[in-house]
Amino acid sequence: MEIPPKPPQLLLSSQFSLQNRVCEVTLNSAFLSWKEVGLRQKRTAGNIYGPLKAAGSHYVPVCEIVSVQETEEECPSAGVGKWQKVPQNPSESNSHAFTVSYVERTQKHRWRCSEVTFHCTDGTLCLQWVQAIREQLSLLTIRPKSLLVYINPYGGKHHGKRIYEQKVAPIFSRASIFTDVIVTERANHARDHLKSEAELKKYDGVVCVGGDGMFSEIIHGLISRTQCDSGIDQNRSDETLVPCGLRIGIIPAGSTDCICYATVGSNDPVTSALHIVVGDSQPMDVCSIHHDTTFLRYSVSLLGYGFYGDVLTDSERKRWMGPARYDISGVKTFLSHRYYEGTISFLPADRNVGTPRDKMQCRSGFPKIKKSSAGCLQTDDKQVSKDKEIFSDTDTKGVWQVIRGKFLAINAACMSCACPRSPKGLSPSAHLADGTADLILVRKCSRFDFLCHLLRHTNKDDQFDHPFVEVYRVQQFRFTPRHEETDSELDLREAEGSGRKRIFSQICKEHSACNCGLAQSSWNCDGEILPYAAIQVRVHCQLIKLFARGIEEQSIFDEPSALSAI
Ligand SMILES: Nc1ncnc2c1ncn2[C@@H]1O[C@H](COP(=O)(O)OP(=O)(O)OP(=O)(O)O)[C@@H](O)[C@H]1O
Repeated sequence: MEIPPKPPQLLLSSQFSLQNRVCEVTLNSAFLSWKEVGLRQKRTAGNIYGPLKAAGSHYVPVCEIVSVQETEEECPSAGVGKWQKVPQNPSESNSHAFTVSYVERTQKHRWRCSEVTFHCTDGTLCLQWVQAIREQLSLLTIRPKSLLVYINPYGGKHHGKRIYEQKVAPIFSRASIFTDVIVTERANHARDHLKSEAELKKYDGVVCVGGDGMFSEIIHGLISRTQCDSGIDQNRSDETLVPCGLRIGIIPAGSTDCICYATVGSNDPVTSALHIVVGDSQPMDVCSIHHDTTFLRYSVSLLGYGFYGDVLTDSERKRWMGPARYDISGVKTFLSHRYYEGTISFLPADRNVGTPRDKMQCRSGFPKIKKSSAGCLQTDDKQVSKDKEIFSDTDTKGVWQVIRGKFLAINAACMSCACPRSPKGLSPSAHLADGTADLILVRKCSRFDFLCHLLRHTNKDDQFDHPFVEVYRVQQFRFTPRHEETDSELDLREAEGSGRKRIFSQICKEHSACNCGLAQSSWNCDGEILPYAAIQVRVHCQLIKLFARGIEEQSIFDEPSALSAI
């Protein structure tokens, strides 16, 4: 039998004045709440504040209080050169007050830092409240106290420094968070500093002010440092990597801020700063990419060969055009309609983690999957037997599958890859932290069909519902472009086809102009080009953690009554 949770313990309850109205303010271990009880002007004998009124109630979870401080009240007679009405009785002046800063939800998953100031005539009572709230906040040990901040001053529209100073630093300071700030001086400055110099023990987290490229630098620095400190060789693709201890916060200040959008639900610096302050924690999977025994890169969002690789390669040549280059390169690549031959082999994920087409979107706290100390995944979902092992990071017992063919695009999405342009993303049901990636294979098809598929990234239709698109949820995969296939692979392939094809492919090894299996694309790895086409990819479950909570269900903040009911 389940024991019902204990009701939160009532800590304080007093009446204060709020904007000239009287409020009953209550603090328990879960909520600070206030409710208007009457108007000061309607005071009647025997009942200080007159008849009670059921007015709007406000509930702020204690874990969403940013700070509390005593507020200096201006002396009413301190105005210069103006007549001031001096109160007859000094106790009437409500000269004591304290202000609570807290998280308020606005539209589109945005948070803002709101304030409420409670006034009263009793200084000791105010102090008692301030101390009681501070005491509750001090119990929230998940909140960071000390952060290492890296700012890319050249990300996006070059506003990173200003965004941090004007919007973020004041919130950190209000929450009494200590910060060391480094404004980067070159590309890879943050990565190299994290890898070797940074005194990580001093901090509770790392903050990245920039775009996805800057975030990639930060994770490369932090993951490499963690593996190095643990004696793990990153060049070995079969190593089980050690999860990073420090959480990472993203303050969006780039031209592409997809990771922030997919983990917080908006690209708003204040929202991100507040998620850091309240100490949110969102685990995230990371893919390691190797070419034979050489480690290449880590990826957290999109790995794309073919279409997305070609768009990036072309857009890099057009950097001078600014963000418009992505559209121009996109159209150019679409019109060129190149396809690539190769072999994909993959280790499918366990069926318990769902499928790419199950329409189970990754939302805050869902799926409730956690990593056990043994390194395997567990779920809290009652539909799956308790503590049932889903699969382990090191599990390679599954059966590898092999697919050969001609592809316009091969994409692997470690998360939905939702962004403002594609609100549902490349793989709308991909999860942030389930130890899998969605492998999407777009086979050679007509331009029109491919256009239909691409357009579905921007609307609500199922982009996988085409005969030329296949999608698999995988733990690992390998890709070998046609021309790099070993003799045994070629023999296998040609055993399936005609002998004539083999001769043809040998001739074409020297023939770069035709598109007969030799054309080679590049992998776009979170916006960076990989130097090899033949790669092995492995998903490392929950290797990093962000100061985020995933995208909240809209209803949480659309219906304040839901909160009041708690
Ligand atoms: N001080 C610096 N000078 C030049 N480049 C830097 C500096 N600091 C970081 N970088 C590099 O700038 C690149 C882009 O940064 P960021 O992701 O913040 O902005 P962005 O505008 O979103 O980038 P992108 O052009 O990739 O869309 C990163 O790959 C990072 O390595």
